[in-house]
Amino acid sequence: MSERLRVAMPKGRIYNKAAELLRAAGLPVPPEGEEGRKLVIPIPEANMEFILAKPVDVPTYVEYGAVDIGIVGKDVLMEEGRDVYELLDLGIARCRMSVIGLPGWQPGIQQRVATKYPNVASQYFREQGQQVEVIKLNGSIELAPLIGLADRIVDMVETGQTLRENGLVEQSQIFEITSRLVANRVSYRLKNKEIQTLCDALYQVIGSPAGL
Ligand SMILES: Nc1ncnc2c1ncn2[C@@H]1O[C@H](COP(=O)(O)OP(=O)(O)OP(=O)(O)O)[C@@H](O)[C@H]1O
Ligand SMILES: O=P(O)(O)OC[C@H]1O[C@H](OP(=O)(O)OP(=O)(O)O)[C@H](O)[C@@H]1O
Repeated sequence: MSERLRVAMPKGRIYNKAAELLRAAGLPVPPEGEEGRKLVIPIPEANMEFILAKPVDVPTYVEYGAVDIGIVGKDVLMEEGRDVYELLDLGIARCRMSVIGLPGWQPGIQQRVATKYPNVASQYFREQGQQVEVIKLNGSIELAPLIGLADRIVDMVETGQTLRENGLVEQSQIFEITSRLVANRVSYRLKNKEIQTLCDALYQVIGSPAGL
């Protein structure tokens, strides 16, 4: 295990919001892209090292201890089901996971649901006592009901713009999503002081209790 606290940052949508929070907590985190294509960014002033990962892979790096802590959306945590320790709700990248369909949708005999989140969707419909076939897609999920691949979708809604522009409606909300700070269980014990110091600094910025 390296001396430095190793932090997995998700590339893309969350990165700049998370970097802003970390900067407010006193860490000199560079804006996305400033380091070119580099994937490991040392922050020697804070005795840390940032790695830039695809969002869906963050819990994997954390569970295996390749990094000590990471920032990731609750959607990914629910879908991946990795054994990580959820430390803090950062309150950023807020949206919700919803069931979406065409207006006037009626349940048929064979229901198909397209989603990027097959585990979340399967569990939700099982709990609802609804039998559905879940089809995994990787993006542009709203396309599926428009062209007849699926009856409904399970996807994220933030402003609702994507739904409006494609003539879709939200049928039900499954859960709220925000980004979370998560830790490897062993790192949390062995590097407790460093991790707790960071949690406390973030807590000062976001103003909610450290530890969920
Ligand atoms: N419309 C949205 N509004 C707010 N937060 C969102 C929205 N879409 C996604 N998120 C949050 O941001 C996280 C990362 O989304 P992003 O689109 O950057 O990743 P991704 O879908 O894995 O991207 P890609 O597959 O293109 O790398 C999601 O896991 C979710 O927590
Ligand atoms: O309610 P809104 O503000 O419109 O945001 C919701 C959209 O944002 C996400 O897509 P993303 O931009 O990640 O693209 P994707 O289709 O590649 O997943 C999500 O999958 C929705 O399509």
